[in-house]
Amino acid sequence: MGVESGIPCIDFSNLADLVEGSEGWKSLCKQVREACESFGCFQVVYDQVPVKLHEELLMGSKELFDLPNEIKEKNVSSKPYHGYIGKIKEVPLYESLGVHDAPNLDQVEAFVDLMWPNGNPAFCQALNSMAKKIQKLEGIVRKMIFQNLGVEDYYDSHMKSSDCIFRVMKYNAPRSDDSAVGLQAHKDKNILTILYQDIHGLELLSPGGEWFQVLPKPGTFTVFAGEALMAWSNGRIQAAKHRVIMQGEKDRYSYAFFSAPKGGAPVETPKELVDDDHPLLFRPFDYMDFLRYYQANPRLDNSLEIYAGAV
Ligand SMILES: O=C(O)CCC(=O)C(=O)O
Ligand SMILES: [Fe+2]
Repeated sequence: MGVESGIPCIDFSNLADLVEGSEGWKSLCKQVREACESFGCFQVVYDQVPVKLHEELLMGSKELFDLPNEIKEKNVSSKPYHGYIGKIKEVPLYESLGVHDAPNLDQVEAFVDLMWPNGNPAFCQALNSMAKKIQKLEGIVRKMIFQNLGVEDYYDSHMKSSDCIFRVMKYNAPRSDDSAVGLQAHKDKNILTILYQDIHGLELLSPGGEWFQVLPKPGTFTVFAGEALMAWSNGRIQAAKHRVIMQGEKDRYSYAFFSAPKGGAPVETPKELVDDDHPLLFRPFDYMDFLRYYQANPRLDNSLEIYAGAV
């Protein structure tokens, strides 16, 4: 079992008052980059999301997962890991539903209409509003990383060639004969993941090889760097391995915003990040193809290295 964490916690509370490029801004950029380089993960205190919105989304998520399976299974997608996921043999406690491009109200309405033919405006509003707010946070974190890596010129085009998916997740409390594993250890494949958990369960593998608990704190998100960002940054940013271990008798809910490269836009390391001291680690690759490869080989620990390793 993991122990109380030493994961960096970065305070964005006074971000709204900070001018980009000011000393305060630069100090946050440095903290973000250092956390991404050493842990591939950090917690961020972010007060731009009202507590009430978290509560509304969690309440709506409970209603959502209480819907009959045949309704939830209508959430299908041709893209890997985008639709309903549940009843998986290895992780029977886990269930999740994905909404592509959730900052776009039309997308959320289409999802809500599918789940609740008689409508659920409160959930629709909460999900869309949360997705927009986290999208903004994601953009800030990504900008800080790019600025600190000295490749800010790539920021606008990188954002434009990105996509996103919002996932709501439920983990049933294990019965006495169930395994406590909610989600197996994995690295996210995407660019950045910004996650909120209602109760504990999330654990992170530290650089020293120890599992740490990532404890939920009100108003605090957990940010993970994914393998697409790791590859793009030529290995400067780490993708953190994490898992969910259930404890106690409560069901657990979480939700996360995943930014990812658009299909067709290759993940390609900028030349500025390649030199004699940093030889190219990954050849350019298509993210959707990589995701399909991972889906076909989910237990491969080093799927990115095998799929796109440059040597
Ligand atoms: O539910 C959580 O806390 C973690 C979810 C996660 O790691 C994922 O969906 O990739
Ligand atoms: Fe994950």
